[in-house]
Amino acid sequence: MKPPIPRQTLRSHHLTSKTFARSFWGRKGDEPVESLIPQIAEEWHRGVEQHPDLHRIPPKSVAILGAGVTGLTTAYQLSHFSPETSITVLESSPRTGGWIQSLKIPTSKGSIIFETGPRTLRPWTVNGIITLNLISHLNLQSQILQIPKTSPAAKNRYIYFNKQLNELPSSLSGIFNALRLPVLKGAATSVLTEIFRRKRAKDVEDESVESFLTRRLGANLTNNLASAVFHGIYAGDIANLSADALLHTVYRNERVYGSITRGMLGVQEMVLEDKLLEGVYGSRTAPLLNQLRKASIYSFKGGMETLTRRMEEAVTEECDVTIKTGVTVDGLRYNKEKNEVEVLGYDSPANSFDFVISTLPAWKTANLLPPNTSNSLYETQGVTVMVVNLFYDQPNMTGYSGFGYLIPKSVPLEQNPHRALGVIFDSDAMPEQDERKGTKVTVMLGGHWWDNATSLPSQEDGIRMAREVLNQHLGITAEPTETMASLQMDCIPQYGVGHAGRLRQIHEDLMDKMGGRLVLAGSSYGGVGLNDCVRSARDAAFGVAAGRPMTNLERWAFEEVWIPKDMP
Ligand SMILES: C=Cc1c2[nH]c(c1C)Cc1[nH]c(c(CCC(=O)O)c1C)Cc1[nH]c(c(C)c1CCC(=O)O)Cc1[nH]c(c(C)c1C=C)C2
Repeated sequence: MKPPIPRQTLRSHHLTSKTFARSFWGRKGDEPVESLIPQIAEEWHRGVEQHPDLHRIPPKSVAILGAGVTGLTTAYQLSHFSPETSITVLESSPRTGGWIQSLKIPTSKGSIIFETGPRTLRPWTVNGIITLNLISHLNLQSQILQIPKTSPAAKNRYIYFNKQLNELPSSLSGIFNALRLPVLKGAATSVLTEIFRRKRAKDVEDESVESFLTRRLGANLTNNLASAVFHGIYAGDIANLSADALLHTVYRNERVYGSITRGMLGVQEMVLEDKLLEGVYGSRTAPLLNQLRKASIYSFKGGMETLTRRMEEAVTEECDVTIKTGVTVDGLRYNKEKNEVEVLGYDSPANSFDFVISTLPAWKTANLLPPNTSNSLYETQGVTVMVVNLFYDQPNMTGYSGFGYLIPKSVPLEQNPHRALGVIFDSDAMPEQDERKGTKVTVMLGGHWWDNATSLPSQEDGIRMAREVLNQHLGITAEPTETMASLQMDCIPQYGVGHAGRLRQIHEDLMDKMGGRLVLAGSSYGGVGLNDCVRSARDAAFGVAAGRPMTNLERWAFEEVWIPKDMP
């Protein structure tokens, strides 16, 4: 195996405005960047719309592959950053929206909404703020439904363990009661002694989440708690997922400060780019952030698809983007002489573009490229999840009030024979979304448990399995009034150990073989959440609008600069 390629030192350790500016805007200056952050943020702020970059060469034509949330956001942002560019979005399915789908089920007592993909968003992260900025631009503020931080749905999350639901602590005082729960056995000692554990060897760049957390916190907390949390985000197995990719700050803290606890007690730091984007988009989005100041999570009155539908309307009617659905792309070829990418297979034998932005999963993008362009693209694969929505006429059927519960990998097979990952209590999490009152839940099955499955359940099987899960865990035997099962094939990319190194390798390969004209965005690279996809779309659009050769994986290719979070 080839040794992982190191990050390039583009910016010096002691970052100056000169090194920073060279990497972003080509500015000159020698003051420490720390004193310039408000000015640089302001420059970015203006740059988001006006691109003061003197070297900007706006691309004449750009093709975007995929019309899911990443593809639509990329098209929307690019048409604003570079109005002169002709943008074509190519989508293989007949509909846009990708994994986001909110189905409105009409019934005699009013409609209900079944989400077959992501259903809520979290506002309080850098990427969350960027999504809110997009929502403001799309004028969707009045469509938002928010769940306050104080509501049970925001506070109560459960873990199924020892044949019962264990409520996780949501406050400091709650921690002391929770420590008595079987699922948190030994947790107090593990956490208090973490600071004394030896830090990892210098040459260890990455390891599995399981190996890292077991070293730091012991096997009980790792298998009974952490494995459940990672089921609830990645539907993945912590034995395979990368600590560096998924627990980036915490993993860095161990390297820099010697322990997770020391990192938490010290000065909180974040990556410089994130800090700048937080400043820029935070001030731009202030009214909506204020509207959501008490919110823990939010969605839309018509479900999550409100966002992608509105975006499709905006790009086609207000931004003059062409969306072609139901088209197949057979391949991508770089024409070095013309410095263009040819898209093979649709309309005519070849269509050339200044840039192609692929928002497809990494392995699908790899299949479009000439053999051996970048084999690392194949190494991120997705897991399949069956999403089963059930609606019952009776209220409060679950007997609990909260967001839902997750099932750790340590639960024996006989207590979870259908390999459920978790259950969302939708009617608690988003009570105002449905006209008809009752209990709505979603059971998620499979994920990594189905990695080597020779067959997958049918929709009828999925509904039967979900009902058995609810009976076994919550004693629900009633007949649901409405049901729906969706088998979401390869829907969540798994960031395996060595993920960051592979992204660096992909960056090098694509710069070399595709001339920096094939740009990547979407859930295969920097986060699987909806907010992460919006962020990757923004970054892709922002760079391409300036006409710079890029891959959108620069974040992994170049050295990171960390600065204190509370720097003004
Ligand atoms: C049981 C399976 C799953 C549940 N949700 C997902 C799966 C696979 C998918 C998912 N959940 C989250 C993300 C990432 C970010 C996003 O788009 O919002 C994804 C892809 C968010 C999330 N869900 C839970 C946690 C701890 C997080 C991370 C941050 C946060 O929002 O707090 C917990 C959780 N997920 C599910 C349940 C039942 C549950 C907790 C009780 C369902």
